[in-house]
Amino acid sequence: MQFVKNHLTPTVKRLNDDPKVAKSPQNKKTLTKVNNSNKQQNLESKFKSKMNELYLQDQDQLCAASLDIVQQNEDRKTMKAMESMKNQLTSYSQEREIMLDEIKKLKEQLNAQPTSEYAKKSLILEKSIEMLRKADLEKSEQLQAKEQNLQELQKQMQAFNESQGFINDLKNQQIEAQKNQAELKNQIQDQIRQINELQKVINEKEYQHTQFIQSQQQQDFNYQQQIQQLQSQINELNNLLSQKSSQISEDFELIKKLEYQIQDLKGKIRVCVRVRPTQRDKIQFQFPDSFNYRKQMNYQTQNQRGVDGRDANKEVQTEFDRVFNTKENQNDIFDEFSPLVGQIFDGYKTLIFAYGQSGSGKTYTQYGNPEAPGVMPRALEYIFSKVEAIQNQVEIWVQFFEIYNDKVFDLLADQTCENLKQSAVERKPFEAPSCKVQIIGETVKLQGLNQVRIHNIEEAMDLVDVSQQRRKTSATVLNDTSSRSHAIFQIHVEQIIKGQTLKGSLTIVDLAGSEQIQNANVDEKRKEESIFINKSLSCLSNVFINIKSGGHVNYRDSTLTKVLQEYFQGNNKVVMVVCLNEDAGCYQETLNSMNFAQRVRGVSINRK
Ligand SMILES: Nc1ncnc2c1ncn2[C@@H]1O[C@H](COP(=O)(O)OP(=O)(O)OP(=O)(O)O)[C@@H](O)[C@H]1O
Repeated sequence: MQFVKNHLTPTVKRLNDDPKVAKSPQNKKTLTKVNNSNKQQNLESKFKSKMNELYLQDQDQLCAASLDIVQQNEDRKTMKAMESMKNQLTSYSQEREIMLDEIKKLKEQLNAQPTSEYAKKSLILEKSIEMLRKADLEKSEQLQAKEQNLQELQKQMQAFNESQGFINDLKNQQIEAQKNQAELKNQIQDQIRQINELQKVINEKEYQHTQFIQSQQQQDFNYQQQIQQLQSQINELNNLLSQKSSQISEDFELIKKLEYQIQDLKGKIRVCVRVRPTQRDKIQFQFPDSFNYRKQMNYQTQNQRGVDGRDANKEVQTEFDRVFNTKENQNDIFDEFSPLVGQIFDGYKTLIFAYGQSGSGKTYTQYGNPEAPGVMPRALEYIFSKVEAIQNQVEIWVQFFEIYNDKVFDLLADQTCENLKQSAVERKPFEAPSCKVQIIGETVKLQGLNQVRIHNIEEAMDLVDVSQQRRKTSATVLNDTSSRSHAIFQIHVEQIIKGQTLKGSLTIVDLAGSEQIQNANVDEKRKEESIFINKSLSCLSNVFINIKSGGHVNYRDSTLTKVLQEYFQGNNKVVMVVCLNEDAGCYQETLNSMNFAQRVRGVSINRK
């Protein structure tokens, strides 16, 4: 452009300024050419200035647009800037096209007037145009480059927009997180408030607890003082108690001595009578309420001969060691005998017989039933209560056997305390094995007789069941009714005292029925049974009578007296309970029993 300016401008100026040149035809032609040349120069300068203007505008606007894009980062504005730039470029190209056309026309005009100078100038002009074109090409390349930059910028804008979306998401998340944080803050504040309230409650409780502990400590202190006072009182009482207990043990010893004296005074052989009640016609027994209360029993003979064979319808007075009337129960019976049971712990032996006709209450008295337990279960209970109370090592053993036709049969054969319960439910007939009676010097031994150790009252009661059951089942094997045999239950108490064994025992005998067999038609078996029963009961009464009278006592004539002889010796005690039936139908047998009772007691009957 500068080149065009430098070469064209002086020529045109010179031609216009010279008036001579302008007036001649040659000159006119020349002047026309000069005017054309000036026009061309004007156009060129116009073109040049326009190009510069556009170029500068273009540069400034591009920069401004870029800055605007970079600074504002707003898509819309960028797009607008780009739009206007494009528009400008388009208009610039259009203008350029127009200018090129004009230049082309000028060139054609110039070519139509060939002069050497003009040709030269035209050549120069062409070169200028060529340069212009080159510049134009460069310009368009620059524009292309800028366009590429612009596209690059657009891409960046797009990326930026995308990242803006991501940032917006992040911002939303941040807002959400801020919300959550605010909620959390609220929750935490709530919790802190609750914790504060709780802390208040805890403080209150702690205060109460402290108060409570203080009051407790005060109470404890008071209690301690009371305890100390009580302790000293207890000590005093203990001293008093030990004094009293030594006094009591002395008293106890005294009582025991007196008890023994009473028992001795009652006699080592006692005969008691028990009358069982009946709902039918009764023998008129009277039990006088007198000095001899519980010892006397009177009755009226009933148009029959009295027991001494004298007049009938007389009032007969009898006296025994104890009379149990029809109203006295099982408890009254055991109360009478319990001191004798207690003596077995001092090494004594006690023997309690029940004598009487069949149905007079022998078994009821000795064994009883679950509702009204008799002497045997009560004695076991009593013995075990004593075992618990004493410190000594104690063993309790039991034996149970029957004497039938003078032979001994073991009712506890094969029995142990372990199989007691099972035996109690057995219902099959039990065949008791016989045992041989062996006499070595003064001692009598029953060979093979089993002895069962029992440890507590439960086992003792199981044993009562077994013995009752076995006696019943055995009766069906040995004899028709149990009253045909003597049933003997023995309880042995063995104590270890200071290394010494102290043995005591209680024997409970349910004798065979004492009734006489009147009927001559009874079978041989019954007759034989009767002979053995009569013989053994007669031997027993002789033993009683001879002991009372101080005569010679023969135990060897019957197995019954043989096996029980040790009970009649020394300080041992023997009790005969004669059971009577007040039923008028049993009158004769009752008289016979009373006769037996009187004989063994050694007191004659008084008659009025
Ligand atoms: N004192 C009494 N009070 C109430 N009932 C009694 C009394 N004595 C006996 N009995 C009842 O009389 C019935 C016969 O008694 P028990 O079996 O004891 O007679 P027993 O003399 O043993 O006869 P047996 O010699 O035939 O065995 C039984 O039902 C028993 O319950």
